[in-house]
Amino acid sequence: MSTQLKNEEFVLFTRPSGQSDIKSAWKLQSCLMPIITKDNEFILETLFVSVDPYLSSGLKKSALGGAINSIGSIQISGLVARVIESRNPNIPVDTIVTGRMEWKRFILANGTEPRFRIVQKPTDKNTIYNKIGFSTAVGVLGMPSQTSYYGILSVANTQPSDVLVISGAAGAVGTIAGQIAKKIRGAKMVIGIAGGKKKCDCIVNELGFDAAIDYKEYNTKDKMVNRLKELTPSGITQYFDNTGGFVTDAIFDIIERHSKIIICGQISTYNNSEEDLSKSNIYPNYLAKTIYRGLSILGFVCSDFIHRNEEEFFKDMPNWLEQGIIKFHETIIDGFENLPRAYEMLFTGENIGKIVVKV
Ligand SMILES: NC(=O)C1=CN([C@@H]2O[C@H](COP(=O)(O)OP(=O)(O)OC[C@H]3O[C@@H](n4cnc5c(N)ncnc54)[C@H](OP(=O)(O)O)[C@@H]3O)[C@@H](O)[C@H]2O)C=CC1
Ligand SMILES: CCCCCC(=O)/C=C/[C@@H]1[C@@H](C/C=C\CCCC(=O)O)[C@@H](O)C[C@H]1O
Repeated sequence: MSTQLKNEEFVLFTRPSGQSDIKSAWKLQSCLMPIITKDNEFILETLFVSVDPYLSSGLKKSALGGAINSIGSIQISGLVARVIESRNPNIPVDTIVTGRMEWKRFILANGTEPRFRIVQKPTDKNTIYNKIGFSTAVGVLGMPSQTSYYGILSVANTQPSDVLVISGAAGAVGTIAGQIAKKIRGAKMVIGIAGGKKKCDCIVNELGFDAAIDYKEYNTKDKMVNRLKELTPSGITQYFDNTGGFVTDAIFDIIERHSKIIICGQISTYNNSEEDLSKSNIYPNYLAKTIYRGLSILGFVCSDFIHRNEEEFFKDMPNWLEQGIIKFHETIIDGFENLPRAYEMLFTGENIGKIVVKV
């Protein structure tokens, strides 16, 4: 291993108390270059790091799911990396891999890391990743897209008769969920809710949604209700919720009887202060509203499905991409040091499609 290479890592420095200070959650620090000491170990050079909304949970004092990160611990998320040194016969130098690993420029691994997967072997350069980029292993060919896939095909089970509304529609999950509902399942109508004209134009004109609503223009529950009613004369039968907030309030008031409300995410609440209970994600009348209208609220986490049916996803999605049926967007941020800023962009809505940091 060359001694010129320098390693760096991001550790949790402080628990953000609200949206304004999320970027300062982590501290960048120097660390030692990894050294192989055992059989099966290999050294990775990080190529792309995924920032995702769920990371907010680990930063809190009481996580919504998964572990609470301790102060000083190295942040973990999905990443893509290249093997630069190896004592593992199955994972030689130049293999491209993905998995949930530490935010470090250089990582010691052995292939038992969570969600570890070989993306491309050194002997096989003719993969879809060579056409669409290795970053997609944490995007349209990774966890967010698997969320869309299982969310629409297994949880919503969208049918041609369905009128589906998706919030967070211009993001990693939303862009793919809307296309699967429309193009694969043939939904009667798919309406995306997103922030700003650029995002709304993109999901309709490029991705094939039937309509979009800019929630920053239709910025109250009443305005949203009226716009949704205008666009859906026959009523809404499914709602795929990525955001929560007043959009979700609006849908609850007008969604058809016996409809499905799929709770994929609630990003509008993730940076709420844990001290301020008045801002906690509790709307008592949601449950009461399900009774007479026989509504189903279905929460789901993609990890429940990934373990069961991963082969189906890795058969279908590359085909749909190769055939140009499903299109995808990425927002690539350059520089390992910009990881905190990229994470912040999820909450300021500066990404279209999957946001990934290129190291
Ligand atoms: N259940 C599961 O297994 C999984 C759930 N998820 C959830 O899916 C959702 C989308 O994730 P992902 O696709 O990775 O992220 P996105 O790529 O959608 O990025 C986040 C987007 O959320 C929107 N947003 C941010 N803050 C707010 C707010 N206060 N109100 C409304 N919209 C907001 C922004 O878009 P805009 O400009 O439109 O506001 C932003 O671009 C998240 O809630 C996430 O937790 C993700 C993966 C797995
Ligand atoms: C802040 C809560 C966000 C919930 C929605 C979401 O984005 C979920 C993403 C999951 C995420 C789950 C996080 C913790 C559960 C730990 C178990 C695990 O499988 O890791 C992460 O797992 C990827 C998505 O499945």
